Amino acid sequence: MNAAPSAPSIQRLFVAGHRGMVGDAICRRVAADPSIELLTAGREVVDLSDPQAVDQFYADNRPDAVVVAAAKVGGIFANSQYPVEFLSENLKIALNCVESAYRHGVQRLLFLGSTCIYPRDAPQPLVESALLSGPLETTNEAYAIAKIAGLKLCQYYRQQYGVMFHSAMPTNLYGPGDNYHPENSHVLPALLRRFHEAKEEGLPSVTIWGSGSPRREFLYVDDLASAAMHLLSASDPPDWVNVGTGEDLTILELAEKIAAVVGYQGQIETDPSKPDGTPRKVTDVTQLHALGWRHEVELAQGLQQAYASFLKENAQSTLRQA
Ligand SMILES: NC(=O)C1=CN([C@@H]2O[C@H](COP(=O)(O)OP(=O)(O)OC[C@H]3O[C@@H](n4cnc5c(N)ncnc54)[C@H](OP(=O)(O)O)[C@@H]3O)[C@@H](O)[C@H]2O)C=CC1
Ligand SMILES: C[C@H]1O[C@H](OP(=O)(O)OP(=O)(O)OC[C@H]2O[C@@H](n3cnc4c(=O)[nH]c(N)nc43)[C@H](O)[C@@H]2O)[C@@H](O)[C@@H](O)C1=O
Repeated sequence: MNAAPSAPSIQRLFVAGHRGMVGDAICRRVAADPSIELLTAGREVVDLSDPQAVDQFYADNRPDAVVVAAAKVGGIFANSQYPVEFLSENLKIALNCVESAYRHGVQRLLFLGSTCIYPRDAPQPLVESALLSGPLETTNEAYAIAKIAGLKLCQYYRQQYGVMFHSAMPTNLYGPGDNYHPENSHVLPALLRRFHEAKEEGLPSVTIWGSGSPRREFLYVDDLASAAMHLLSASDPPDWVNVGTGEDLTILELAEKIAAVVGYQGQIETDPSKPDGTPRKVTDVTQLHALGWRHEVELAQGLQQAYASFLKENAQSTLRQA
């Protein structure tokens, strides 16, 4: 498993969103391969929502491959609060990155979506063919619509113009460089921080949002980076493919594991006034495994590594402020 398939070689790879958790993990991985030249540009250099700026970047830098790992990203609260930005910014980023790639002769493009593209009540585990088979989960509908537009744009470019533009649908991710913001983050980094602070402050209990019963799947971000490079090398990848472990647990079970990793021994309480979101999200990874890739980092190990990263970033005061 995970040996790179025979594939067209990549020489100049543009990682859009290289300072994010995923983009940074991809850069760390690619840095070990001297045959690939990494191209990056922070938001202050190229605002990916600006079509002229993106086009100029492609014209000046001539990438032959692109990973679109830039997006407006957040957890259930941020997605519910800011649907305008989640739809509008993500549509613009997808459109600009993909259209300019075609205009400037990019050979290979991987667009990152998310498993929230699947209908809220789709049968579990989620198969790729469940796309557009039912209504979306309302808490992340805006984000999901932008991601569906992005993956469809790639599919249509491939179909109509014969370019190898395709997509990966990652499950919930975590790891170094995550967003630990108390409100805007995803559940795993939010709880790592909350349990850590509760331990430091000697608090008797920690409250998790919702009922604790929704089920989620978590993939360590370095595994996602490995899968992304694997897919970029595949000779005939599917238009979109799930990237996950195929294993899930309840949010309460996750909280208990995080408390153990952090060393917090107080009570865990739930707050049913907060939304649960999708009742269950676990990927069918049959297609991914058939492509020769499987995850390597199990949740127990990943949580230890993620907590170590959190402690380091916290000590260095590099935690994100938004
Ligand atoms: N995290 C997760 O659990 C999951 C993530 N994904 C997908 O993976 C990809 C990466 O996510 P992740 O790394 O977690 O997200 P992050 O928020 O960590 O990183 C996103 C990056 O995109 C950049 N960015 C956003 N908007 C712009 C813009 N207009 N111009 C330039 N850069 C921009 C951000 O820059 P800046 O630092 O300046 O804000 C940031 O570096 C996204 O497509 C996301 O949808 C999919 C499933 C789950
Ligand atoms: C990756 C995916 O992530 C988002 O979907 P989500 O999986 O629902 O996101 P989440 O990680 O924020 O929550 C997961 C579950 O966990 C519960 N929960 C408990 N306590 C906290 C808590 O403290 N913070 C958060 N955020 N959630 C909590 C929370 O109530 C929910 O039941 C999409 O919007 C979209 O961005 C997307 O694609």
